[in-house]
Formats: sequence, C-alpha cells, structure tokens
Amino acid sequence: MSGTDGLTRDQLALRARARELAQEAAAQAAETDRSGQYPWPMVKKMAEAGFTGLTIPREWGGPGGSVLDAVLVVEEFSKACAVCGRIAVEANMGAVGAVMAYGTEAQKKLAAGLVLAGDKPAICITEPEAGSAATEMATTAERRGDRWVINGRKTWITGGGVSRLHLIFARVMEDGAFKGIGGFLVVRDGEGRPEGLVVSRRIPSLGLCGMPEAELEFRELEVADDMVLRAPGGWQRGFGRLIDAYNGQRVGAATVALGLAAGAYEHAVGRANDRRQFGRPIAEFQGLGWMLADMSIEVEAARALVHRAARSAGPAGFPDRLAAAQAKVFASEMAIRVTNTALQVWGAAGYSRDNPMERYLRDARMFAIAGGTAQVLRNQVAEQILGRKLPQTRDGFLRVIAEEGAAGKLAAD
Ligand SMILES: CC(C)(COP(=O)(O)OP(=O)(O)OC[C@H]1O[C@@H](n2cnc3c(N)ncnc32)[C@H](O)[C@@H]1OP(=O)(O)O)[C@@H](O)C(=O)NCCC(=O)NCCSC(=O)CCS(=O)O
Ligand SMILES: Cc1cc2nc3c(=O)[nH]c(=O)nc-3n(C[C@H](O)[C@H](O)[C@H](O)COP(=O)(O)OP(=O)(O)OC[C@H]3O[C@@H](n4cnc5c(N)ncnc54)[C@H](O)[C@@H]3O)c2cc1C
Repeated sequence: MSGTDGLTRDQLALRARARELAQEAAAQAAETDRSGQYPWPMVKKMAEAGFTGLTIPREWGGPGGSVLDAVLVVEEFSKACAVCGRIAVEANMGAVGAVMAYGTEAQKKLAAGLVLAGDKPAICITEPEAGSAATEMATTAERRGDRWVINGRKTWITGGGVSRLHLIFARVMEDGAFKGIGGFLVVRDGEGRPEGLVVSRRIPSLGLCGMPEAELEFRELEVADDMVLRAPGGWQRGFGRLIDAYNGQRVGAATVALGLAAGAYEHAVGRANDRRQFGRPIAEFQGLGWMLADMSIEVEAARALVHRAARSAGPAGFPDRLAAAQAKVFASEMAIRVTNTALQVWGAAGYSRDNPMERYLRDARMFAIAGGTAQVLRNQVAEQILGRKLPQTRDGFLRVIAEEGAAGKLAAD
C-alpha cells in the first residue's frame, strides 16, 4: 500500500477501519470459496460498520460518502475476500447509484433503507443473446393500464437469489410500440416472491464462488408504475442515462481487481522474504526481485487510475465514462498478470488450495469479462479519445454517415 495518496484524514481513518474488519473477512474467505455460500455473517458486520450504503446521502440516512470513500473500502475488503469486495461495490454503486440519482423520493427511501441494512442490489442487463450488445436485449416491459408487465430472461445476474433490490433493464412497449430501454425496480422478499421473478439456475463459476451468479426469468412479472426508474431525457435516452450510472460500478469492479492484485502482491512479498532455497531467501534472486518490482509498479499504476476515475465523479456520483473504462481495462488485465505472477513466487505452495494464491488467480479472471469486456471498453475508450461514434453493428456506420451528412459534416471530412 502506498502512503496517503492525497487522501484526507477522514479517508485514512475510513481505510484503516475497513482494513481492520477485512481481517475477519480474510479469515473466512477460504471457507466462503469452498462452500460457495454467500457470506451473510460478514455482510451483517459490514452493514453494522457502515460499509454498505456508505454513499447514501445524509438526507436518506447514510453518511454521504464519496465514490473515492467507497473505493477505499472496496480495495481493503477485496485484498482479503473479493466476494466481500463485490458486495461493497454493489451496496454503494451501480443500481443504487442510479436510484439515488434518478429515483422518486419513495424509491430513494426504499433503496437507501435496503443497502444500509446490508442488501447488495442486483443489476439485470445481460441476456443469453445480448451480452456486449446489451442494447439488443429482448426482455420487454409492456404497459397495461397503471402497471407494467415484464417478460424475458437475464443471465449472469450477480446476487440472483440473495439480492433484494433488482434494477431490471427492459424494452419499453407502449400501445404495441417500442419506446426505448427503461429501468424497473423490483424487490424480492424471499423464496417465490414476487411470483413472476424466478431464479431459474445458479451458474457454476471459476472464481468468486461465494457470490451466486444466476439466470433469472420474468414471467408476467408485474411492476407498479411508481417503481419505474425514470431517467431524464425520456425512454429514448433511457439506456444511455442508466448505463451512465453504471460507470460507478465499473470503477467498483476495477477496484476489486486492484484489491485482488494488491493482496496477492503482499502475499508474494512476504513469501519471497520467508522462503529459503540454496541457503538464502528467494527474495535475493534477482529474477524474483524484478517480478516483484513489476508487480508493485502495476498495482500502483492501477490504483492511480482507479482513484482518478473515482475523483472524476460529478454531483450525481457517476465517474467520467472515459476514466472509468481506462481504469477498468487496466486494472482487470493487470490483476490477471499480477495474481498469476504472485502464485509463481509461491511455487507449488501457491498452486495448493491450502493457500490463498490460487483463489486470487481464479477470482481475478472475471473482471476483464463482466461489466463490459476489455475489448468493448477499449472500443469505448477509442470513441472518447477520437471524439467520434464507432458503431459496432454492420449497419451502424451507414447510420452515422447519414446523420453526419444531414448535419453537413461530411464535406469537412
Ligand atoms: C453501450 C454498448 C451496450 C453498445 O451498445 P450500442 O452501440 O447500441 O450503444 P451506444 O450507441 O454506444 O450507446 C447507447 C447510449 O448509451 C450511452 N453510453 C454508452 N456507454 C456509456 C457510458 N459508459 N457512459 C455513459 N453513457 C454511455 C451512449 O452515449 C448512448 O447515449 P444516447 O442514447 O446517445 O444518449 C456497449 O458498448 C457496452 O457498454 N457493452 C457492455 C455491456 C455491459 O457493460 N454490461 C454490464 C452488465 S452488468 C455486469 O456485468 C455486472 C458485473 S459486476 O459485478 O460489476
Ligand atoms: C462473474 C460475472 C458476473 C456478471 N454479473 C452481471 C450482472 O450482475 N448483471 C448483468 O447484467 N450482467 C452480468 N454479467 C454479464 C457480463 O456483463 C457479460 O458477460 C459481458 O457484458 C460480456 O457479454 P458476453 O459474456 O455475452 O460476451 P460476448 O458479448 O458474447 O463477447 C464474446 C467475446 O467477443 C468480444 N466482443 C464482443 N463484441 C465485441 C466488439 N464489438 N468488439 C470487440 N470484441 C467484441 C468480447 O470482448 C468477448 O471476448 C456478469 C458476467 C460475469 C462473468
């Protein structure tokens, strides 16, 4: 861990508090991984310590922490137990961020109460046939009088079966016409409720095993009109505004990757000093010293990008999309490299399930996939730095050319 990094006294104290509780999380991380059980007892302690709902403004009962505050907490938990780190992400950013920015008073009260009590909301975007191409989702929300009826399937929903608050993205249909993509809030009270929200399968996964990843089905799921999350700009701009809120979760995911890498790196430094071969600490071999040096450089670079992205958050609490994508691409790929090298420093002991190194490696693998793959986020970085739309569909460029032609821009090119 580097020094104060421009953090305030309060932030240093917050980080120290998180580090202390994270020691308890570290002690149960192997069991969480082995059992695949969601770490409810730890979640209770995190909520009691104020680490869930940290970003909820004071008027809604939270401490009004910043995105950077949340990032500091997420890194500490992720070093110890990445499942707990991810819980800290979603209990502070993403769906809850969208509600606190766009929600009605009643929606904000609901979401704030849930996360402050320890809920980790679920964000439901991805579908079997719409992953990177999220706007091609097929799930529909059809208006029927003063209610909405949702039908469709989502996949890889983090927290499916444990989360209470769900933010469901769906195609809005009114009078048989497609209006845009909207967000719908549903609270799961427990097994079988509401009836139309079905957790159909838990997906077995490589890492982060204590966190359920699930397929959800919406079968005539009824949502009252006052549970529609109406972002500014109307339905047509709905997806854009909702995904803007999601930039917070991208920074959160980058932070979990950072924490995993930092945790693995610290274990590698300790092992290099402790382990002796050829009559000397293996730390004395230059081959290892350079590996550790590179790891430290990569971890510090990722931390700088993550903090920069967190500090870019505007009044709504959403980080800048370019800074968020840059941080996530770098941190997610860095974490795969660093956790892999850290395992190498440990030798065979690192390969054993008796030690945490193989868990760090498995846990780190997801962040270049989930929350926007590294390739898709590079597309987003390219769009931003070039200042032009780079549509990915075959007909997309034709549309851009037509729009630019209509705006008289083509002549300039
Ligand atoms: C955005 C994509 C789905 C590409 O789809 P399109 O080509 O159809 O969309 P665009 O025209 O590029 O964008 C539509 C609309 O959204 C605005 N937008 C897009 N990205 C951002 C952003 N990062 N910040 C702010 N606004 C954004 C864009 O300006 C357009 O706005 P207007 O309608 O013009 O106003 C695709 O690029 C993409 O992002 N795919 C990844 C999907 C993804 O991230 N899924 C995450 C699922 S949740 C998850 O994985 C959780 C994991 S974890 O535990 O954290
Ligand atoms: C552990 C985990 C947790 C997740 N949690 C959630 C969640 O809570 N909520 C949710 O909604 N979703 C969640 N997801 C889904 C995640 O957002 C998607 O997996 C991700 O957006 C990629 O979609 P896909 O897996 O369908 O890959 P695809 O889109 O099928 O991509 C396959 C490959 O093609 C590449 N590719 C696709 N399009 C392009 C392009 N235009 N340019 C270059 N390369 C491209 C990709 O980079 C990738 O390598 C989670 C996924 C995982 C693994």
